[in-house]
Amino acid sequence: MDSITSPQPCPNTVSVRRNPPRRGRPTPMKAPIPSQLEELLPTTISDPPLPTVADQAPPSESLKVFLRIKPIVRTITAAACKQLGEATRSRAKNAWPQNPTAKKNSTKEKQPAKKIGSEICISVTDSHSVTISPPPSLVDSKKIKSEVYEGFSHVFASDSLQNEVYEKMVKPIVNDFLEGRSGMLAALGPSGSGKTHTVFGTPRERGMVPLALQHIFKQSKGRDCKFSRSFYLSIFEIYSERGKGEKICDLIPERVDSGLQSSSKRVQEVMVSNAPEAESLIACAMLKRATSMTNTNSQSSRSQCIINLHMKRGEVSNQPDDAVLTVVDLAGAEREKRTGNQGAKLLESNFINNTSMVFGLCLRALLEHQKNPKKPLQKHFQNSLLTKYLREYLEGKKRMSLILTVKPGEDDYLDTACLLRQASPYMKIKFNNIEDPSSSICNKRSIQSFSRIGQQKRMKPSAIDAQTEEPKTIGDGNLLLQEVQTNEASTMDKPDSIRSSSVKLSSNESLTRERSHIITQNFAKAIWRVLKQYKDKLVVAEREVESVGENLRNEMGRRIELENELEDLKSRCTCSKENTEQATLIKVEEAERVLESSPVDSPKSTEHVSEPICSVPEPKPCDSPKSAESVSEQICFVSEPTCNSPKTTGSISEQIQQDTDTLAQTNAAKCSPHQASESSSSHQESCINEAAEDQMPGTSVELGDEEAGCLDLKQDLVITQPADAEVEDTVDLKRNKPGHSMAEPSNPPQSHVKSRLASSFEDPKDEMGLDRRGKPTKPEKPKRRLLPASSSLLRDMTALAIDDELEKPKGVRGGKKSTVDDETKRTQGSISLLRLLQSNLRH
Ligand SMILES: Nc1ncnc2c1ncn2[C@@H]1O[C@H](COP(=O)(O)OP(=O)(O)OP(=O)(O)O)[C@@H](O)[C@H]1O
Repeated sequence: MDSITSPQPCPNTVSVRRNPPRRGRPTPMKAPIPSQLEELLPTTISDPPLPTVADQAPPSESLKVFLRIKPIVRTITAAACKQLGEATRSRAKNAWPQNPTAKKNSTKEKQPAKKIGSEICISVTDSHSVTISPPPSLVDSKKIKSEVYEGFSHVFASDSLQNEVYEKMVKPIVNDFLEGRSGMLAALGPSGSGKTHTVFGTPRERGMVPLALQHIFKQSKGRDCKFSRSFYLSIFEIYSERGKGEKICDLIPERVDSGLQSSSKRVQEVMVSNAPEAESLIACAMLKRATSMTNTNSQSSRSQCIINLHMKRGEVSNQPDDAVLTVVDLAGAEREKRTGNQGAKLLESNFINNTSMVFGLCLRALLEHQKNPKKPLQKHFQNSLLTKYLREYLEGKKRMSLILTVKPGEDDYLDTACLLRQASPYMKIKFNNIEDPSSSICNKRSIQSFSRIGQQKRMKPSAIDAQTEEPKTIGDGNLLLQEVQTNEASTMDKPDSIRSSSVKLSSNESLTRERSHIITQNFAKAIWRVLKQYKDKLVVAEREVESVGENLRNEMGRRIELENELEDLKSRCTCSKENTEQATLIKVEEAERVLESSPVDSPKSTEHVSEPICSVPEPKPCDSPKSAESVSEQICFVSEPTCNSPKTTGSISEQIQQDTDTLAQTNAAKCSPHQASESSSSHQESCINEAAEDQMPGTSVELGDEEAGCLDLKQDLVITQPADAEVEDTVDLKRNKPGHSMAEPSNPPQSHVKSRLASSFEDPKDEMGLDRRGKPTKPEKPKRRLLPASSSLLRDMTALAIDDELEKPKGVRGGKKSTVDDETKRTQGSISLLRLLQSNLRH
């Protein structure tokens, strides 16, 4: 036994300490001893021995990690057989509960016979540390060095017994459980390393569960009925059939007495009252557990087995209730090369390895989160059904202990080293938020309810399928499992509102949610106010746009009206111009015809009736014949034919008519009819010439001839008989007598008038820049416009100077003798009229 339990370290290896040993703080200075006590005490007080690393107990609030080394099977010699005897044979696989199939394979376990010493890869340094040494082959090839792992709660050597393990590892957990604190023990390790052996043991070497049951019922036996407690046992496994999802299987036989089980639960939770009864149930459950033979283990577990012992206290008791002791026997990690699994077994191996990996990831995430609280806790527990079930433990909210089982063989170096590297950091995990036993129930409920949300959202379909495929009852002892299954069912059956209403959040969570809700509400209100302000501004802007549009429409209407007025004015101007020109031409022609037809010596030819139409300066009342003459010579210019006033023009024309008649009678008495006729003709010519010169475009010029009766009284231009016949006029008139021998035509005044009119009146073609043939002509100088009567009078008044010059003696005017033509020009109507005016002024 000694040679087995204390293997010699491998030679030629270098030890590397991964976890340096914890040293106790130096003892502070000794306090002075009172003088009275010095006599009682020895003079020299030796310092208390420093606690060794082995004696140092790890912090109670840290995760307890134990290490157990499986005894190695060595060559059994005859001497050894004697020493080992029955004890060696009792370490066969599945010693407890006895598995008939294991007996067949037990002989195989004893067959390997190898050397001891060089084939051992792990050695116990002390009760809290071990040293692993690689095999020589790996040292030579990969230069791997020995490693020391420290800090274990306890290291159980290969010769350790089950009772020893229980006392140091499980008993503290059981004591806490009996005090109402839940706890868990999980066994980790490679396949065939002794997990199942440690947890369940054999009839001879009872494992942790039988020992715990024995301890629990022993403690509860002597209690008063007032403080009586009841225990409920449940066993189930999580497995994967051919790697297709995870399933939960209740391992409690269905034939159990119904009086002891809760029929309402899917996973049976059987009440147990004593240890043998509980052990019997466990033995039956182990027979039901999925196992298989591999190259590493004749009866390898293919599932994760969970055993729950739920303690319920009596109603009378005020002690905390509902503590749960959980023991987990994980399926061991496997290497394909070593197990030789293929097909369905290989798929099972993958599931097992995956679960072990997730379990380790959860613990590593918890450690990292505790090292750096700012780093959020990774939720690896969602990746497997086992970790979901053990979530509270994996998040550090409940106490748990780990038992690592390793094989010391040389061939197991890789598995052992891998496990130690992976699990040694777990020792640093702290349980900071352990719930108080008195409040364990409400906290557990709230946590379970809170975890329900994440489980509902993140539950794998495979897990849900597993539950639906295998409906089983869950006992009160399997609260977490019950939550998982009920949540899956509620996810499928209940709507979200019902599910959410059933969730009870913890106080912190509810406060956080309430705060976020208030913030969101205030933010929504602020956005609503901003949108409302924008809406008001939009309404105002729309109103402004409407008013501007209305103003624009009004302006457009006014513009259209103004354009219409402008077009009307243009059309009027054009029509009046054309009409005036046409009327002028017609009346000129008529005047010519009158001149041609009327006798020259007609005494009435001198009687010209003028009827100013508009803007006619009022003639002064004539008291004398001379004044009447001056009036009779007035020339009326009409600038705007449209401004006719019949009444005014009528009265004025009548007055002028009277004056003209009077003047004609006077002239008739003075002059002969012939002279008068000539004078009239010449005066007509002069007037026409004058009018033609002063005519404005669009003004009409008409000749008045009362005797002819063809002249309109309402004419624009009135030519009257000059009151005084001058000598020059007479001469001119004599020249124009019919039948008078002259070079000019017999009726020069007419032709002259005609020519002058033709030249003075604008031809429409000329206006358009065309000649009579329709060809474009050269631009001519603008015509003189016909000025109004006032303007003509002023001009005449200014012409008085000319008359003065005319009155001057001929010699004074430069000695030039004017020709007959010049005299004819000077005898134009304007000159004679001005002379009359001048004479009137002199009088
Ligand atoms: N400490 C021990 N003393 C004597 N025998 C042991 C010890 N540990 C394990 N064994 C024996 O080793 C064999 C394998 O052990 P066990 O089945 O417990 O390994 P395991 O880790 O559960 O493997 P798996 O994960 O494949 O189920 C068993 O026959 C068992 O009796």
